[in-house]
Amino acid sequence: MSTGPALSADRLSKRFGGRVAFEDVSFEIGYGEVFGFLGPNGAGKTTTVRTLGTLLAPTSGTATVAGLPLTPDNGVEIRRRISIMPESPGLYLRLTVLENLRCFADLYQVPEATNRIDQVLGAVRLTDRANDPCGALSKGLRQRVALARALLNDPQVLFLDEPTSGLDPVAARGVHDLIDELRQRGVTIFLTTHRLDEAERLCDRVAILNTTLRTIGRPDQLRDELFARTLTVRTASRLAAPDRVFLDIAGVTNWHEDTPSTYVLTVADPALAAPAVTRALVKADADVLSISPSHHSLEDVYLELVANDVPA
Ligand SMILES: Nc1ncnc2c1ncn2[C@@H]1O[C@H](COP(=O)(O)OP(=O)(O)OP(=O)(O)O)[C@@H](O)[C@H]1O
Repeated sequence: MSTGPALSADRLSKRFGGRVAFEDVSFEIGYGEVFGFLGPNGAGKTTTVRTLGTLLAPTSGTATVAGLPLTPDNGVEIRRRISIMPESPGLYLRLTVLENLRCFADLYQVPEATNRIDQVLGAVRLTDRANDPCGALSKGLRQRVALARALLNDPQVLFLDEPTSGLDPVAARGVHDLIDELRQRGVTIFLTTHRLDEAERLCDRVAILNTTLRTIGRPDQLRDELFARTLTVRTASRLAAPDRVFLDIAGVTNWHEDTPSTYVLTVADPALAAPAVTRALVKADADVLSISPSHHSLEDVYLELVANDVPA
């Protein structure tokens, strides 16, 4: 396997006539990384996947996919190394799971197809449903057949476009477990999703797109960049002189009263500040109900970045 990035884009843009689908997008993704690609409806996520997947030509910019420059000449070899699982599975509903996989294995000219089909059926835990018609399967199971189909060519890079859209929590968890297993086998995964909990749980890094890239990084890093670290203190009754209690504590740089008797303290390091805050509150005779570090989720980061954007 090559040592460069598994996927990269440099100032990549795609326009349809006058309409900009995405613009000036740059990133690098390493082999084995699970990369989340988030953004509102119409942000350009699917178009980015289709462009990197060689289905659409970029309007400008450059990219590498599975280690190869994204050029028309490399299209066949890139498609050999990658797979795209689109949002709707695109299966023949009257054919069985096995017949579907045989059909696509023929189409992709998969070597030793029978063995490979057995492997992918096992990987998505559908061996015992191989002879069921796809039309008789639940949406969650069909999604697993689609994943099996995407794995037929043993891709280095797998694009998953909203793989859990419309699935119930148990079926979605099944797909998450499969993604975890693929990551452990070193497959690079480019995952578009609207589910921020899913991205937070599965992804090493995420990018937030709204036509242009708004941010990129590890979920915890993005939280730290966007939100001050705070401790929330709740007391049974309001403090008589909160300024005196809080501003004498080393590590507390600011405070405000959020709701009556709930104080939010800006701190450099919540773990270091919490014991000192506890001591100061005890000294001030406060009836402390709780002291807890703030928790900002990836959803908070997302909303902070895109909630005020003009809709695409
Ligand atoms: N073939 C096309 N021709 C013209 N415009 C297109 C085409 N495909 C996509 N677009 C436009 O490009 C923009 C980005 O669409 P895209 O489907 O990539 O967004 P998305 O982020 O995947 O959205 P969603 O989350 O709703 O799936 C939209 O304005 C869309 O209308």
